[in-house]
Amino acid sequence: MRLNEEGLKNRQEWEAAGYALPQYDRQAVKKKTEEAPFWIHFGAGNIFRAFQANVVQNLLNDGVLDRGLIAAEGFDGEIVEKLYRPHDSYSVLVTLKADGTVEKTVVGSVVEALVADPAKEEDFSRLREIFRQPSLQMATFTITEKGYSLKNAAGEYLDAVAADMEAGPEKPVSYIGKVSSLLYERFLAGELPIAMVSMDNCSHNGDKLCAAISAYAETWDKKGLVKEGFAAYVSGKKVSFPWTMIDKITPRPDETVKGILLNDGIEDLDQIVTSKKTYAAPFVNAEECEYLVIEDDFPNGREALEKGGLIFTDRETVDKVEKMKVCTCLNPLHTTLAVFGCLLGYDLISKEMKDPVLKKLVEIIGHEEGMPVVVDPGIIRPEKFLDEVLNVRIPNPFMPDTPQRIATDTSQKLAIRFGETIKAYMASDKLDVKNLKRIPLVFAGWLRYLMGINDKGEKFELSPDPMLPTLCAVMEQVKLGESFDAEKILKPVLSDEKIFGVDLYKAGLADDVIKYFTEMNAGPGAVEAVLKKYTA
Ligand SMILES: NC(=O)c1ccc[n+]([C@@H]2O[C@H](COP(=O)([O-])OP(=O)(O)OC[C@H]3O[C@@H](n4cnc5c(N)ncnc54)[C@H](O)[C@@H]3O)[C@@H](O)[C@H]2O)c1
Ligand SMILES: O=P(O)(O)OC[C@@H](O)[C@@H](O)[C@H](O)[C@H](O)CO
Repeated sequence: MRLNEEGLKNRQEWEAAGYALPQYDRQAVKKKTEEAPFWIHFGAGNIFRAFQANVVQNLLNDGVLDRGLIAAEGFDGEIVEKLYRPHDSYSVLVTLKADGTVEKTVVGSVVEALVADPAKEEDFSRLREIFRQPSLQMATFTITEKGYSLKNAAGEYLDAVAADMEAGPEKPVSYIGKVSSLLYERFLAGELPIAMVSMDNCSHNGDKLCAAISAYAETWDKKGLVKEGFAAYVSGKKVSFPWTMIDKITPRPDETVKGILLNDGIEDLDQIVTSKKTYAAPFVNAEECEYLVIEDDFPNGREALEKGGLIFTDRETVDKVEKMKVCTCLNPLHTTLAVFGCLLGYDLISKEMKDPVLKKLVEIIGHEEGMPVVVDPGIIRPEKFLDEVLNVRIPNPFMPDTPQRIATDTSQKLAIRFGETIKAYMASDKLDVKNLKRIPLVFAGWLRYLMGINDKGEKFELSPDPMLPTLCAVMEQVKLGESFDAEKILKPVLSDEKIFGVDLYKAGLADDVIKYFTEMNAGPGAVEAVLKKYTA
């Protein structure tokens, strides 16, 4: 059984092996999509294939849609070249349910995959053509939080960004430069309307995308590198940047899941780790639970995607749902388990939830420290959501999610995942920020993690993070089991608002972080001992 157009002609064989297949005429869908695309997605990674692509597949199956998705990859072209193209853009979605059952679906709703890079001329000119189409309603993005950053830690534009700002929209190299250049194409085509929709896990994600694109539009406008009016078009009513909240735990492709598919007789399932460290395979594995809440602001209209389970609402509600999930009920718990999981040698999040201390720690962070500042969004009940996360989703033993995946880019996530709670305590006249004890414990754990030495005293590989060079250089000055000058070494990190969302000294939490870190640094076994001591 081969996962491509040819291999899927033998439908019976696939169905007999338990696979749900596309129930639509894919060639007809492909033709219609080429002629009148409505949805292009940037960031052809795992979540897109497990979530958005499957929603569109269901809507095609039900006859709600007659056009599919176009995937664009502007960071890691290998995903398209080594994965999408050999498989004619098909994926197998393996849904791992908490009761141990597995659902296998061949997803065919992505009908075109393109490398968003002017160096790939054919692909980029097709992208320009897509952006000129009046039918295009939305461009969506899952390009990670760092995908929207234009500046380095020193606050200077990254080299590729600075070069694109100077050169204009002709041959962009930076990610958002490419996106801005395509949007300029749409402007030239008659100032056509579009929704530019970030679906990344960052607070007010629409504003992040808007700020990044606007920086290019304004600079190009000012320098006379674009036709007058481009910046006004980007900031005007024809281009919207809705806020969203996305939720579906989608781990990297897992060997056990691959084994299930190999057993069924599918060939060519090899996982690739690209030179840019994307983990991808012809299949994706994910949990069943999913939420995608979107601010309903689509200047060019939209399809009835609510029929596929997406929730359209107002900005205020998205904000509340997003804060509930990203700042309290899911992602902070994930980051806690990621940091301590790496230090304590775990390779599965679900196994960590069997450790009573770690389980208690995330329960306290969720229920006691985070929950008091959560505002009920009305459409999803926070207590119910948190209970499901703690009792069903993260302990799901069938989910191959790892602390190492979640530890990726932690420096970019702490401000959102914990900083918002700290700020809310600081702003409250009822709550005392000094009562936050486990959040500082996580920060201390992260500093200990950055030493790259686990709780047994052995070296381990840190997950990728754009700030590792700076942060590791700081933490190298601390040696396990030795005393150190906290004021001199840790103060620059702990006072960095960009990392924590607040200056931890001004918040009054730095002393606790230093105390916990000092105890965790006492020697091998100290992390486990500290967790036990403070997680009563
Ligand atoms: N995996 C999940 O459980 C999950 C759930 C909800 C939301 N998300 C969001 O989706 C994002 C992607 O997750 P995924 O599972 O697809 O990861 P993935 O590793 O499978 O794919 C990452 C995608 O982001 C791109 N990318 C990586 N670094 C980039 C950079 N510096 N600039 C631009 N693009 C870059 C990659 O090329 C790829 O398309 C996450 O960062 C998160 O914001 C993920
Ligand atoms: O995707 P990231 O890197 O922002 O964070 C890692 C995980 O916490 C995240 O992917 C969750 O699995 C997801 O937010 C669940 O909806």
